Amino acid sequence: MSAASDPLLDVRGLSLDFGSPRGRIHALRNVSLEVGAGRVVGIVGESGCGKSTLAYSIIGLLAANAEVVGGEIVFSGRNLIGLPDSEMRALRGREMSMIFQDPMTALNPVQTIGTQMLAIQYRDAVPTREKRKRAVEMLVKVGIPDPESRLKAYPHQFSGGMRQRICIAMALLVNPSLLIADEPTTALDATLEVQIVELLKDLQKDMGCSILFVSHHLGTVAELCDDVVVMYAGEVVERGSVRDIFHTPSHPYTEALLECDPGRIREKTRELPTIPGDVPNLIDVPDGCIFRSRCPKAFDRCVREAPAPRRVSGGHEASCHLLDELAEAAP
Ligand SMILES: Nc1ncnc2c1ncn2[C@@H]1O[C@H](COP(=O)(O)OP(=O)(O)OP(=O)(O)O)[C@@H](O)[C@H]1O
Ligand code: NI
Repeated sequence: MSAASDPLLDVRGLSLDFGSPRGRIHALRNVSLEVGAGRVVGIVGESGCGKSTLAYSIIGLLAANAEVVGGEIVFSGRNLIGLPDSEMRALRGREMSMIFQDPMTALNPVQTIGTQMLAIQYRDAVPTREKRKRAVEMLVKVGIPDPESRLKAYPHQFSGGMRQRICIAMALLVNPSLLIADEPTTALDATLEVQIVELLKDLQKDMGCSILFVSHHLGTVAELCDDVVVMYAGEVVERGSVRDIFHTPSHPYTEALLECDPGRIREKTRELPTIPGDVPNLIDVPDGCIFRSRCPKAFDRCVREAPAPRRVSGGHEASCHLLDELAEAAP
């Protein structure tokens, strides 16, 4: 049993490799993060930094060539690493659910929405008419007009935005304590993105679940999240509250991401961050700081030694040697 103050989700030092013909890809290295009950936590970072891998490892939907090589994923006081498939499946049907970038990942194209929304409630020992009622109520909550008759429609009969709303409804029908969202708005245009984010915000308040929200869009994260985890090349380089990350970014990578996003906090931007240089090879991970080859502030120590997470303030921490230098330079 966990104490009341323990976070709902506590990822501790998670390391994960993918097997590949060219060697092992060290896709996650010593990743730690916490999601408190009722908190909305954003994961940001460029493409290929391991955001989806982290999300999938938590919900237990990793590719067959993935291997967890270290660490723990503690959810409601229980380590999920090594849990039998049947238990993970039960967990996904009750305590955790996920929404994806492409709603068709989650929807079956040859079944009606109604059939799928009833099927997802298979664990609940209530009559079908009750399940149908719940499905209708959930469609109302996510803003699907005329839900009764829409239950008879197939996924292709909805627009992309409506399909994502349906996926949200399905994910929330299991009444999860943790909803994982992997770039759920990336495939949508800016107006629809705003609508979906507003919807998630309202539903989160209404249902009280925690959300782990993976996104490229810093503006969206600022809008929706309480806390932010910044990932670079398979590592967490900084984490803190939205305020910490957007007002006092303390890792040069976070600063670079913010500079690439002219919208900063208020305005929405569709631009993906472009920082000069490339994410390092994850097969032969270089020594020293993982960001040093692209860091405008790198110095000799960054080549020799990988920085450990250092506390900036409260729950705000960053892995950068500059924080030590600043502390030493301070009077
Ligand atoms: N099944 C797999 N086999 C081998 N390598 C993989 C596999 N899945 C992901 N990777 C690699 O792991 C790294 C992290 O990928 P991941 O998809 O988690 O990144 P991401 O941050 O979600 O990127 P994006 O923003 O593009 O979705 C990348 O180098 C990717 O190529
Ligand atoms: Ni991804």
